[in-house]
Amino acid sequence: MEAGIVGLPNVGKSTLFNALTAAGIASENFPFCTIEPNIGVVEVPDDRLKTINQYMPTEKIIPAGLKLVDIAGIVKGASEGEGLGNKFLSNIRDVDALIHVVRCFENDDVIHVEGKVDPLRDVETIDTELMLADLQTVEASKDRAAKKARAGDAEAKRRMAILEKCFETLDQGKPIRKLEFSDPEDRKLLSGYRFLTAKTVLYLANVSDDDPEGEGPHVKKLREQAESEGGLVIPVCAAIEAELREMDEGDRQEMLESLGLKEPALNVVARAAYKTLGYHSYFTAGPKEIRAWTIPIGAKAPQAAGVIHTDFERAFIRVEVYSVSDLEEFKSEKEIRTAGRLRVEGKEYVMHDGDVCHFLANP
Ligand SMILES: Nc1ncnc2c1ncn2[C@@H]1O[C@H](COP(=O)(O)OP(=O)(O)OP(=O)(O)O)[C@@H](O)[C@H]1O
Ligand SMILES: [Mg+2]
Repeated sequence: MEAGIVGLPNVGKSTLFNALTAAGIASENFPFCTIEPNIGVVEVPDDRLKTINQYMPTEKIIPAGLKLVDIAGIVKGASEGEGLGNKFLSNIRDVDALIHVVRCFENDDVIHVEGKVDPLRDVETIDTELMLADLQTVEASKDRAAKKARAGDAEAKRRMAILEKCFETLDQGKPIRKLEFSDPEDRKLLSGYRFLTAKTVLYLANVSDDDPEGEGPHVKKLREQAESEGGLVIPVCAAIEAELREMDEGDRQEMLESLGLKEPALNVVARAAYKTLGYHSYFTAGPKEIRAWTIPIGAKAPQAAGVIHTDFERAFIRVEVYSVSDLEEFKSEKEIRTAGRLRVEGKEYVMHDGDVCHFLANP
């Protein structure tokens, strides 16, 4: 699972990326500090891993990971090559979702490329650039599909129809994610284009350190707008998170308490990203490792096996499943089995969040 961080220059993307990933990359008070994309992995905190470990000693615990790509700031005209242009938009083509960092903190010392803090205008600027970039992709792809369609290619005709709908949607100033195709074949062709505005967006409101919960007017406006479209806004103070990251556990707890926060925003962000993106986890557990794996909600058992190893999907035979609460009740896998609570499921089994699994596959 991968998410790309987008936003205007100098809004706090790299600060946030650092706080989340502890990567220690450059974040400075000047626009376009970042040029080449930075890649890091955030561990998705999950208390159930510890619960499993209470009943099962193991050598290591491996949480699920969310891969983050921090790119250069996007400015008006980026899709036409302005700023650092189209090149870095291509750095986020392949991610599954976007984390859109929006500046909501007032601070005269930190340059705003448009001169003034205005979250709704900033969101619109970025959205417009992403839509324009997609429009270019649509036009180039339409030309290609048209040529093939004229040569009698049936799939190309289908592509033409999809691209036409994408064009209309973008032309009305709407993102491609608003488009719905009922036919799974259409959906598959559409997703192959990796359109930027087809990706799910999670908004991170970068707030000032005197308003860590984002109760000020900037966040309020952003939230109203995002929620009216089914989006989610999470307030984070990137500056605080960066400090928290540097501290040891004791100091961190003290600082969190003094700010009235329950946990670092990283935990909240990781969980929200999971949820907005439609993912959940299952576990594998044994004496070597206890590990969380990420799967799309609705994934069936073979697809889940395929996350461990691509060959497992094809070679899947069956899966033995129990839940973390079964483990809490019966204290060991052996007792779960004896009590007849270990379930054996086949190819059509739809995975549940928190399933603990043993996959059986053809060698
Ligand atoms: N919540 C905040 N409050 C105050 N200052 C902040 C906050 N978040 C970030 N900053 C400051 O804003 C400046 C820009 O941050 P950063 O380099 O992370 O931005 P960026 O979005 O990655 O920029 P670029 O697009 O140029 O790479 C830094 O000086 C950083 O310390
Ligand atoms: Mg940066």
